[in-house]
Amino acid sequence: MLLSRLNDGPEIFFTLQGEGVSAGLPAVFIRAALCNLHCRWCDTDHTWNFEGTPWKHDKDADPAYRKHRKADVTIEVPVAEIVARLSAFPCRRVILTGGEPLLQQEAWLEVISGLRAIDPGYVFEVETNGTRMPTPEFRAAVNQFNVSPKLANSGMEARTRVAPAVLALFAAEPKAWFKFVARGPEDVAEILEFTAEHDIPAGKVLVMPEGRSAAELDRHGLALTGPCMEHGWRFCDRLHVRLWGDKRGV
Ligand SMILES: C[S@@+](CC[C@H](N)C(=O)[O-])C[C@H]1O[C@@H](n2cnc3c(N)ncnc32)[C@H](O)[C@@H]1O
Ligand SMILES: Nc1nc2[nH]cc(C(=O)O)c2c(=O)[nH]1
Ligand code: SF4
Ligand SMILES: [Mg+2]
Repeated sequence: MLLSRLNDGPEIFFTLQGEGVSAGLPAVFIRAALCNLHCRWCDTDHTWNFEGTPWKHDKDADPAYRKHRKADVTIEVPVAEIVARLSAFPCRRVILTGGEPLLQQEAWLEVISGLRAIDPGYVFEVETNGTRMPTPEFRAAVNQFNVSPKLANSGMEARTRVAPAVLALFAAEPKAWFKFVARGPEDVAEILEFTAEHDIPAGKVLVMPEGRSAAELDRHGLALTGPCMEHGWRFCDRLHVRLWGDKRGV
């Protein structure tokens, strides 16, 4: 399986879930490499922003991003080793993220069944951009989907970042939540339109400020509190950014 590399090994780390309805819970994260999107503000661009990869952005791609040598930031890890590394942690909540984890569902299924053979009590969350259809087996195996569809603020064209059939599946999936990254009023209008178009009930919607620092989270977040109260959306912060800043492996 192609994973994100942290120091000399796979990006696997024990922390607190920083986002979503399970924010604050201790969890073991494992980060896959590769993503099919290139969000302008992505705080994890080392999973996809490789030398030789053209931007899928519109023209004003953020010059702040430097490209990474793929061999420096990814690592191929056998499933058996992934199972061994994850099962070494006492924590039985595991969060599959990336990059876009649904690009490697077969391998994840082997990891999940390997861990559940050790302890049936494992709980799996998945962080996904909502553009890739989960297989029936993957959908059944995962306990919680944190689906984060991308808005225009990502710099991605709608036809790249919006997959109606995938969204329809997750909108009807009791295990799925929808987490929108927003900055202000223009995003609020888009979330209203988006959730109406894709039949996403307000009770499944979380709105999370875009930001890689407490200052950015405050600036964007304060503007979103009113709309969340008005529309019945759950406001979601980024605990890990507040606690530890924009660092990898936290
Ligand atoms: C790095 S992504 C990986 C999973 C998947 N590709 C996705 O986008 O959901 C994990 C989460 O971080 C969020 N994220 C990434 N960069 C962010 C930023 N600068 N501000 C707020 N959220 C961000 C994404 O929207 C997503 O909810
Ligand atoms: N603590 C912590 N919580 C998170 N929730 C979603 C994350 C992600 O990168 O998918 C993430 C992360 O990178 N760290
Ligand atoms: S979909 Fe997720 S990992 Fe991919 S670029 Fe956007 S935020 Fe980053
Ligand atoms: Mg993160």
